Amino acid sequence: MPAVKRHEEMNGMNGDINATGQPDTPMEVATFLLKAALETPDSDVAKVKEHVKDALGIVRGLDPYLEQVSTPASDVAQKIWQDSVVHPWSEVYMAGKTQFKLKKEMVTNQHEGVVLKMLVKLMRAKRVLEIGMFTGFGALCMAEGVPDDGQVVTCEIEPYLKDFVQQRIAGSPHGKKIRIELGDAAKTLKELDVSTRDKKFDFVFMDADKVGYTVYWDLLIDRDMVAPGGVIGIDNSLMKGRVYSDYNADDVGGSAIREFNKKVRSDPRFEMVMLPVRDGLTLVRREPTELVGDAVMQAPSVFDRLSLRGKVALVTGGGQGIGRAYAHALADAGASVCLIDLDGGKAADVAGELMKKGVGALALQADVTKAEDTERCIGKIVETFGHLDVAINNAGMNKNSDSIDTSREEWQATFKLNTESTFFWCQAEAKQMMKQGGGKIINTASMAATWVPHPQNQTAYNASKAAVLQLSKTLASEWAKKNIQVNCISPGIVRSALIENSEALRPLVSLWYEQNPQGKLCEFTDLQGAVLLLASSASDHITGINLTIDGGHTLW
Ligand SMILES: C[S@@+](CC[C@H](N)C(=O)[O-])C[C@H]1O[C@@H](n2cnc3c(N)ncnc32)[C@H](O)[C@@H]1O
Repeated sequence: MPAVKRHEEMNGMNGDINATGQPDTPMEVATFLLKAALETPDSDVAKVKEHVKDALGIVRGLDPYLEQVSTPASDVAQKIWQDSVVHPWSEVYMAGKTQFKLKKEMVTNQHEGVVLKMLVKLMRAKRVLEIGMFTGFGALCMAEGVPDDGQVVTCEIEPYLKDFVQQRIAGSPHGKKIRIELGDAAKTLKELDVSTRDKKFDFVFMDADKVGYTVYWDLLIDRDMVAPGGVIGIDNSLMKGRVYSDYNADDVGGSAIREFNKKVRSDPRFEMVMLPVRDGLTLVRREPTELVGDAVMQAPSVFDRLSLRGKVALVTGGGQGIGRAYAHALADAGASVCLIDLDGGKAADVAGELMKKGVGALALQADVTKAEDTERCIGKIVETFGHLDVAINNAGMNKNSDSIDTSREEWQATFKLNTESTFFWCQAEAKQMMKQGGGKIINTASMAATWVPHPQNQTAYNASKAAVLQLSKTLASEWAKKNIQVNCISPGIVRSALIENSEALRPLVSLWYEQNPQGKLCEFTDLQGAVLLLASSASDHITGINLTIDGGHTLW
């Protein structure tokens, strides 16, 4: 049967011609040299050889160079790769230990392994499916890219390979993330439980028998096995050039992949790009389904609504403790954050931490009880970032005293910081937010605003925080039509250095544990989900509430 003339099907596309008319890529230069060799008179064998030699240098140097300039695979992965290429596969087959004649070329090359790892990381993939595991090189590379609670499920038909892989991945801390499913991949794909979102796969790497690709593809799509936004990576999609050239064009694998590539390309539900990584790696993504229906169907994903990308936030008392934890939560969600603290050094330290997360951060030293500092800080934020979307008024103090002894100084200082400054910061923030069409204000109150902590006595604190609740509700009501939501977070007793370093409070800690239904105190990180919710557009209809986060402390 005559070979199919692939180039005739390619609308005259020719690798040696580009828009500039000059060879511009390694492949074009190699093509140019080979064409020159073909056009050289037969008599000039030396010239022909020179052109071929130059072309050879370009072509065969490519993959090693890609490997050389990329971060190498991990030591354990490299060892697996080495073992794969020296293993006596023919002897193993002759001894009847494998049903197919496995060969060293089946292993993914090292460059593709690190490309897979990078892809998995970029996608933040948690669940990966590999169809065709062989010696587990690709599986381990991908396992290194998923988080600790991620998983790589691999399908493999050869029982011999299960032991081979398990022995070797045991040496890697990522080996535990690999689950091997033995059997025909088509059967495994039919049986895998993908009934819920968390069981679907974020990335699928298809690399088993090429004739089976269509079957695997249909199962992946028909069973809805890929998570929304997930990607299917198809290996060997160039099939040694057979899919587009006349060289061995009627080979079974080549024909299968050529037809498969056409099938996927012609399906408008998918977006695909083929990358010339090793033997061709095609990435396929399902176009998002157009959502029709009511407001619930059409709403952006709630994860997107929790994002704070492009938002600017301030946190008073942001240099440590609760404020620092809030600032990190806002930064994790993508906001630029201004840390305001009496201790400018601490604010600067936290700003440094946030910048390492890749967000904008600004540290300002300020005494929040001073009107001029309030004005200065808001002005500086707007000057630096252009707007202010989220304000967390968190600076506060707590002094313990029996009411019978509480001094005027303690009372006034507590109210000045906890209540008065909270109000005037809200006022200054709202002025800016009104100019912008809205914003979010979150005030740190306390479970002590509604409940009397004991046995410690702290009347001024409790009363000052109760006032914060009422002022927040009032502002929420006054500014509701201005699209400013004002809410409170009321932490329970927070485990902190402040408590642990206080001689007076340390003896009370065990009592507080007993008072708490969960038997725990509040950790800074326990407060982060609440601040993200109240700072984001996911809470646009929430205003005037007090979210108590105390592990049930106030239930008893
Ligand atoms: C190209 S190798 C896979 C290479 C591997 N992904 C890597 O990273 O090195 C193909 C593998 O698919 C397996 N395989 C072939 N047909 C299969 C099938 N029907 N079901 C499951 N595995 C199959 C072969 O035994 C072989 O180990």
